Amino acid sequence: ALPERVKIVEVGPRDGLQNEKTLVPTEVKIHLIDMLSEAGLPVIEATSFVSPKWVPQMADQVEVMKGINRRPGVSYPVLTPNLKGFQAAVKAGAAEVAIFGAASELFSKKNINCSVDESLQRFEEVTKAAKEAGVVVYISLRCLVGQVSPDKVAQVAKRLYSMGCYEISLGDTIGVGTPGGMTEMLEAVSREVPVDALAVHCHDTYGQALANILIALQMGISVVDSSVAGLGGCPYAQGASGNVATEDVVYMLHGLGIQTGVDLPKLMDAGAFICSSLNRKTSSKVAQAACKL
Ligand SMILES: CC(C)(COP(=O)([O-])OP(=O)([O-])OC[C@H]1O[C@@H](n2cnc3c(N)ncnc32)[C@H](O)[C@@H]1OP(=O)([O-])[O-])[C@@H](O)C(=O)NCCC(=O)NCCSC(=O)C[C@@](C)(O)CC(=O)[O-]
Repeated sequence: ALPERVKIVEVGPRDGLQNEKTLVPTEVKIHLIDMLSEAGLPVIEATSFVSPKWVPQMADQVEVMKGINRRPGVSYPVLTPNLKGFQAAVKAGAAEVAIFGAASELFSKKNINCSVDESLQRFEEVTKAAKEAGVVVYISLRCLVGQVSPDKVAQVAKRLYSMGCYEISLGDTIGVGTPGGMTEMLEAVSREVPVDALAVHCHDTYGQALANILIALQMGISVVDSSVAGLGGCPYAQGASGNVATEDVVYMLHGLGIQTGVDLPKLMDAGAFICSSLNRKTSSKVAQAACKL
């Protein structure tokens, strides 16, 4: 059976913007986050505490954290690759952090400049420090559905879960996965980690994202990452197009009778705002269709 309610993790302000070539003004990022919380998104990834040499777009992370209007009940997790990032995030008031790793050696090296094993050691330091500081940690794990063996993904996920990550978001970062590969990967991971600790993070490069999400829902997963207007993509995953658009996910979920707490028209306003700020067209099919009505 499908879940009655799905928690949407909005990754637009972080994953959506991190790849933008021109620096997006801090006030635009802050306004976007505030519009998203106003639209009812319960979790909004606000920024990353990564090296500004690696990802210059996220260099204003402290100002963003300071400037947002924190709505009660909304979480604003931030990405932290290591202890240095974790400490800076806590100092800036983050109550929830996301570590991000990969089940693929090549991708781990490209993205965080270390092997999978080394990354797990770093994450252990972060999860330990987080426990001491009372900060919640979740993990965004890049799985490259169809390209990394489901067993390898399951083993890495199991280790991360045993470190105390409360939620493991399984990412099809380059969006090549199909529902068949997604099913195999989720079956393998759910043998090692409880389904209620799993989330999915799908990119729409090959137009498979909503189908992959539906598979995850059918398997009992009730946390879905998405990005307003379909913005984004990882700078270290060549050819990756945007994330699945939040508008499209919300439309599908509401159509299935699944609650999200998100107000679709307000969400579309947030999408229109960021697209006009970036001077680009939305990738959301729902927003495109609504414009033609
Ligand atoms: C992890 C590192 C830092 C290693 O980078 P490194 O070069 O191996 O690190 P290092 O320890 O040798 O340090 C190099 C410099 O970075 C500094 N540094 C070190 N750590 C930090 C920090 N936290 N914040 C700020 N500065 C930092 C450090 O102080 C030093 O400064 P210098 O002495 O040269 O002036 C680097 O590889 C990095 O920042 N990577 C981030 C990559 C990134 O943000 N990728 C995008 C996010 S992942 C994603 O989008 C996928 C996801 C999550 O959405 C899921 C999906 O799509 O499936």
